[in-house]
Amino acid sequence: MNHLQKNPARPIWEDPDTGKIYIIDQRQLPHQMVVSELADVDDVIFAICEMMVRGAPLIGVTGAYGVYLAFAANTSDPDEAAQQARRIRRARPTAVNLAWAVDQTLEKALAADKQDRAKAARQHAAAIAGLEAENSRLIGEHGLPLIAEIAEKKPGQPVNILTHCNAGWLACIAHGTATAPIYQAHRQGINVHVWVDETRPLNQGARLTAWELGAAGVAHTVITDNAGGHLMQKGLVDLVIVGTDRTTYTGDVANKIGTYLKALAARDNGIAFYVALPSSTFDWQIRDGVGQIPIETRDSDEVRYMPGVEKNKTHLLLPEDSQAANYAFDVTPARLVTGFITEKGVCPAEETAIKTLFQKHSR
Ligand SMILES: CSC[C@@H](O)[C@@H](O)C(=O)COP(=O)(O)O
Repeated sequence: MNHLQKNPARPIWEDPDTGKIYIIDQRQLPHQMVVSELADVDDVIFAICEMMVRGAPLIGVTGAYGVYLAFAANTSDPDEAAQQARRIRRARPTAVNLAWAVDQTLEKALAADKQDRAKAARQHAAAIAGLEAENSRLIGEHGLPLIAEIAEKKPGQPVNILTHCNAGWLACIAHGTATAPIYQAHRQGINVHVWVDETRPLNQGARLTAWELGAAGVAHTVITDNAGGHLMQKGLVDLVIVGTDRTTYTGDVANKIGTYLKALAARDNGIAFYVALPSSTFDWQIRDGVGQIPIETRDSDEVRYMPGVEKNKTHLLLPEDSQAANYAFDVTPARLVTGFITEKGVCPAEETAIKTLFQKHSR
């Protein structure tokens, strides 16, 4: 059975026989491969909130399947399904992919005949998953020359790429965004080495990116979140590539907390700082990223406690009565971004260039 497979190729999938939806529970990686079924909308919301699934494209696809599950449970009541879709949309605030995917899946379903709405939603969720996989593949193709160019200039030496959080296939559907050019370069025989920021407090870099890169045979080293600036000063970083959860049409980039500091350090050291993203991560409504992108704040216990290897075991890091704050994302202003690697090609972080690439009209 599909859901019992030991190493799923995707972080979310449908069982073709039963139509059931399964995910990898990413909270358990790298220590255990646990697969969970999403049986209803509450499961979907829980999985997104608790970060069983995470990463902007993946939470979009998960939200779209949530709309399918809403219709499957309420075929006769489209208003109830629409209400459930609104709940899913609110599960996490920063990644724009969630609202993007939920809204269009709802629209597709409501355009179908009453009895076909669940089927239409399910088909559209699958279509979004396919689209995101293909977009990631294209991001890999368009990003590859950036790495190849550096490799040509340092024959016999590795191209050192720093990344933050997990913008790999676990966060998307396949290939990843930031990792797609890295996987492409590795497959082409280019000597790449990745500095993996551990990404406190949930350690998506240490747990997930390191696991992914290791499985693909890509050389990598996990570093503490604050090591990047030092490595850049020592000439040990050639290129930074990160993902994003929401990027404004003016080029401001929301990504995992700490990304902004990496961009500042890269600028100070004359190192290219690229952001890889599919078009679903652009927000075409927001001009000012710092002022307008909603930044998720999560439970402070994620900062206070360090998860252990054993399930449900955590270790208190702080004095018992110290307060903690858990800002999950920050915004890197466009001026610090060298360029975007997208499915349509590479472009500067600038409104006209972005709109030209995506053929959006000026507002
Ligand atoms: C291709 S994923 C890009 C981003 O979603 C990723 O870099 C990130 O910040 C994920 O944050 P997370 O809180 O783990 O969902």
